[in-house]
Amino acid sequence: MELATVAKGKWSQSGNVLCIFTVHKASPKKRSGLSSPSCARSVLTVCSSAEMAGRPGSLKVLINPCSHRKEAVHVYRDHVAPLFKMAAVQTDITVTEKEGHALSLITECRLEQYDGVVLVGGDGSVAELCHALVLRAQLDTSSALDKPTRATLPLGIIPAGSTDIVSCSVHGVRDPVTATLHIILGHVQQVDMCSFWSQGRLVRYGFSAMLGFGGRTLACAEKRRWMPSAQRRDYAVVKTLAKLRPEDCQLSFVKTKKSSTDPFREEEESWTTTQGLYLNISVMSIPCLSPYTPRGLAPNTRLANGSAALIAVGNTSRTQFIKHLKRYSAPTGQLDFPFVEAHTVTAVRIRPRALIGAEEESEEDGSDPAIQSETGAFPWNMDGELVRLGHEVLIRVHPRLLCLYGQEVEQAESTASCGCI
Ligand SMILES: Nc1ncnc2c1ncn2[C@@H]1O[C@H](COP(=O)(O)OP(=O)(O)OP(=O)(O)O)[C@@H](O)[C@H]1O
Repeated sequence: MELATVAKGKWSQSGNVLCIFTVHKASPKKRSGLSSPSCARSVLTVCSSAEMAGRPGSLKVLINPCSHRKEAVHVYRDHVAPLFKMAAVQTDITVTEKEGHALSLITECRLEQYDGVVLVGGDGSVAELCHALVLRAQLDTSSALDKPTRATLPLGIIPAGSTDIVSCSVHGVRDPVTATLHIILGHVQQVDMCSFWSQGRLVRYGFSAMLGFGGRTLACAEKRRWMPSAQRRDYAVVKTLAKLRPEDCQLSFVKTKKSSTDPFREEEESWTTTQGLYLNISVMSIPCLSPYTPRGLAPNTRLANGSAALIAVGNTSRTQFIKHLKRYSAPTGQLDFPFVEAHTVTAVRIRPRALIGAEEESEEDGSDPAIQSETGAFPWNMDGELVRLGHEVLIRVHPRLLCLYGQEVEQAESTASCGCI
């Protein structure tokens, strides 16, 4: 279906543009094809004739040249820059030089000259930038780290990674033109975020954390950075499945109160604690859609419902666990297994049992168990980044902490399948 034709068809007398729906439907199976500036020109021509509030005039653009297949610069130049030019959006571009560059830039630059920030990169870069935007708001307002202030500028994500979970969660597709049109049209979606804590210290702000299978798979993949990403992911999944073992954990959580979506208030918190063997525990403040998991890794949460999904997969056979993993590509029933526990929560505390003795000892003699023993650190997958932590982890949900260009979507376009299981 031609994008131009549909866009005209959806233009209403009242001036409401419904072309984001249009773009989603007409998106190509691959990044090329319809993802060309010429296809989007008529959408922009129609839209630019209308006065629309919230359209950005000036953007700070960050490009990670090393993301995935090192295509980010080309993606920007070929698919994004021409559209910004057509829409008369001013851009100030930085190509990042190393890990941490985006974080230092955002915490130091004069943000008030921009209407939004745009990132071209994968989930690792997205995580760094989201953390940076919240941290910057924190610094500007001198607010406490556990009561973070909302980021002042919205973030637009042009997908150029291998999975692009955050981008998919607000666009439904991994398509640079769709992402760019959302930015140009000023479609802004609030999203909940989490803060991750260890030993009273902030680890980072982000959207998701996994311990167990998710953490170990990532640790295994990170050792093989030289492999192409799809092959690396498949290898790591198979290898971790072969060595599948549960973690003995103390899991505590605060269930969401139905009536309130306000940030947590300590006096109202009521913690539930369980103890058991878990193959995987994930906490996700957004649904985490991707082409591999069209309904998301957390189909039981929304982008801005003020809570996170806690999904704890108890000990079971390898066959049952694989069945559960495969169900993520199905339209329904992802969590319908007797060994899967799902809750809607505002806070979670996870304490692997192996740490309990060591932590109690260190409390007594003042030493650090993570330094004492390398094996005391557990691999966590935090927004696709490997973080090793040797202590209990506390996760708190912060409602609508950040705005992303895009909108809530029910499901992602499924263009890929994991052939390894
Ligand atoms: N010039 C650079 N060289 C090396 N690393 C960089 C550079 N610029 C940014 N980074 C870092 O690269 C890391 C990974 O980036 P990104 O997620 O975009 O790519 P990826 O890991 O290949 O993609 P995916 O996470 O989808 O697999 C980020 O943590 C970011 O800080």
